[in-house]
Amino acid sequence: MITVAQALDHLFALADLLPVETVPLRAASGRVLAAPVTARRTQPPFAASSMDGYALKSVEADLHAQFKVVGESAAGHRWDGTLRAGQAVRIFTGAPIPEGADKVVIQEDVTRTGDMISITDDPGPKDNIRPAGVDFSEGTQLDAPRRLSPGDIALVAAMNIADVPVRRAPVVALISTGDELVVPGEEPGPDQIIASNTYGLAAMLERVGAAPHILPIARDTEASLHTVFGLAHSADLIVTIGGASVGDHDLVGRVAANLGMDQSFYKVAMRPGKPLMAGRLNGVPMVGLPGNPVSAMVCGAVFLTPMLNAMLGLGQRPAPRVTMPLRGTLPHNGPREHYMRACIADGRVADAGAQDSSLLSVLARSNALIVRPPDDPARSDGDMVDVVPLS
Ligand SMILES: Nc1nc2c(c(=O)[nH]1)N[C@H]1C(S)=C(S)[C@@H](COP(=O)(O)OP(=O)(O)OC[C@H]3O[C@@H](n4cnc5c(N)ncnc54)[C@H](O)[C@@H]3O)O[C@H]1N2
Ligand code: MOO
Repeated sequence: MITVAQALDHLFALADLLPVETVPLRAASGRVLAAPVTARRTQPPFAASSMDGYALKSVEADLHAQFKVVGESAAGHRWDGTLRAGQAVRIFTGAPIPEGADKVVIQEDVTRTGDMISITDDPGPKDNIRPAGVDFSEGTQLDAPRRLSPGDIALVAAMNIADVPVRRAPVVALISTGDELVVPGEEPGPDQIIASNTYGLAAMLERVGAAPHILPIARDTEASLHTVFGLAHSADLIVTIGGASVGDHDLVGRVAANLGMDQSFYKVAMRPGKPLMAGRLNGVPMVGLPGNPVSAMVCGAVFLTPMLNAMLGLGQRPAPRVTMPLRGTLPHNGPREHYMRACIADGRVADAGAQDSSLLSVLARSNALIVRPPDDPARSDGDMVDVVPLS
């Protein structure tokens, strides 16, 4: 059996870089910027007041000094004149600073009578002015690749960029397999359960900017699997769930082989997730996940997410890990790398309880996976362990 790291390398080799498309900014949140974008303007484009108050000359801004108010500068409506000695301009936040002024005294420090103001509180040394270009200048670049955050979207909007180049969202065909499965909301027969994996995986993959399509459930016949594979041919990635093990009804490997799959590997020394397979099916990368619900979700976090990030141009990196102290103890680990469902709280991580790979209730209350190397010795309270945070 290959290691998790070897399996990831095989998956990265299958991860074709997606083409670039241009989308309106409103559709760009969470998408991966494919090329740097360049600011089309300077922000702010003029020296602007950061407060409501009075613009005047700083050399005159003494306590009890008096000024004549000669005009008003509001956001969107500048005062066009040039300020002279003894003059002030009423000014509001965001408004252009008039020629001749180099300080804004906030209105709380001023008393006004008619057209006259006097400084009645120490205005302090701050000029309350945002210089032109203090945020960014025309020509400033936002680097790529990056997944566009809400803050990035606001910045790109301020740069007056209406459309951005992003990697096309990878279409992922999600195929559940098994006679025992029905979709949520359907009435299951006495021997049936609900197909949960496709739903959990779709939610996970959407978070990295993929476009998951849940295909009809394939039944445990070669004909049914053929039919559903046929629906997936235009996907960027085909993901099957279940039917990967050695049982008489585990047909995914056989049907994929009949359809000409070029297999990269089958079985990984990990727990859960051992019967993982991958390859290329008529040119399309395909990953066959184990059916146990937690196995499928752990493989989603450990393999599919890094693979999709690679397809989106974000580089070939495993799921990010941190090291932190263990709360409680852990027994000696077996020969497979173990991804234990776990909870991070108060800077420490504890296993989340029973580790059977069918237990979605345990997964749902976990926010991390403790990663145990093969044959890791028993661990004590306070030992440092590797952790993959789950978002
Ligand atoms: N003799 C052996 N038996 C098994 C081995 C083994 O090495 N030797 N490996 C075990 C491990 S580990 C796993 S993981 C499972 C993987 O089996 P399959 O990938 O063939 O999955 P299924 O048998 O189809 O299903 C397993 C389990 O998961 C449920 N399931 C399947 N699909 C879904 C879905 N979309 N949503 C929710 N639940 C699903 C299914 O009903 C089964 O209960 O094999 C072990 N056996
Ligand atoms: O690998 Mo199975 O995924 O241990 O439950």
